[in-house]
Amino acid sequence: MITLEHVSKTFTTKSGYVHAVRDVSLQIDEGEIYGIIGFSGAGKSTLVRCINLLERPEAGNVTVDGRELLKLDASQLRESRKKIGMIFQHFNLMRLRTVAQNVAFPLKKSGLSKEEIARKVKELLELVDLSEKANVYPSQLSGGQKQRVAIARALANDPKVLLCDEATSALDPQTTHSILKLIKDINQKLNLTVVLITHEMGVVKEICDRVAVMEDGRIVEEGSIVDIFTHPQAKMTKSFIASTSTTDRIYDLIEEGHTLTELGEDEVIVSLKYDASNATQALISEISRTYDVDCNIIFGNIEVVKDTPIGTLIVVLKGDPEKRKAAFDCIKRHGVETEVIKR
Ligand SMILES: Nc1ncnc2c1ncn2[C@@H]1O[C@H](COP(=O)(O)OP(=O)(O)OP(=O)(O)O)[C@@H](O)[C@H]1O
Repeated sequence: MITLEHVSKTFTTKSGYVHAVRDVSLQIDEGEIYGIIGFSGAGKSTLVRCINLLERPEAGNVTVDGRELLKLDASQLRESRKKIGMIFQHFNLMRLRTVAQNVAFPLKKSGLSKEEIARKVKELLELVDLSEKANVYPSQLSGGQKQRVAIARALANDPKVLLCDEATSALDPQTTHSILKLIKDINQKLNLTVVLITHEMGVVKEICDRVAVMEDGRIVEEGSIVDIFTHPQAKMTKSFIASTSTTDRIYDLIEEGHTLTELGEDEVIVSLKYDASNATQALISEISRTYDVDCNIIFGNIEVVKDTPIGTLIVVLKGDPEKRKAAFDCIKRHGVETEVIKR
């Protein structure tokens, strides 16, 4: 649905050139929810704005729904843009217009009659669960309700793509969850392709099918959300994942010499990473029984990523070295990733 080929965008500022996006190529399939994550300044907003040419890249190709946008004239581009809705962190609603008028705004030149527009607005407000607020003004709404209005407005022209630029960054966690759920619902109901940029791994984890990690204008890693969580490669990705997990705290405790991490002669601290296919519960009792190795869990974290539980356990294994090795081999045979953290 969306193909970016070698897209670059540079800004000229008083202090010189800023290479906001550097040679980015991406393929986003129809109906998927694609996340782009990175710290502030990584180039996410610029990249997503290149998808609807709010920013015009100086190099590369942008193809959306089979049309090469950089080759279109102004009126063709206006038509193509109608099929690309966008929502923003600060909602960008018109404060002097009611909710219904905000949602109706993109339909002004659609050729629809007044009655058809009113029917469409009604349907859209039902979709975002805000029917009872049709005649109020944005200032009378909560942040989450404002974003619902913005979503309804973005959907007015029946777009095929919805671009979400930090759409939940101004919202509290509970409201974030309800907006993400709404985005997921409309993605499924309307087979909408969603591109979502964020600096929060929690957001990506909750709804994205695939994710690209961006740093300094480049994509440093890309893949399915479960792969990225289970086998992150880039340093940046690892640090994003660490931000949503508590198990990395073990390294601080080891450094601080916490009593929890003090080891006897026949003990080691090991991390065990697993997903639903190799859940560890039975495994831990099996290695204790079969290999006579004690397994003491000192930390645990289970993430649910796209409905797949992914867990990390930090355990102290106690037993003589030969038996520990046999237990280790057994754990690995079950597909659980192991790493000795302290010996
Ligand atoms: N219109 C502009 N003029 C000059 N520089 C710009 C412009 N827009 C973005 N930049 C610069 O491009 C780089 C990437 O910015 P961008 O907003 O795309 O990053 P981001 O990852 O979305 O960060 P944030 O979440 O803080 O917006 C930054 O160094 C930014 O200062």
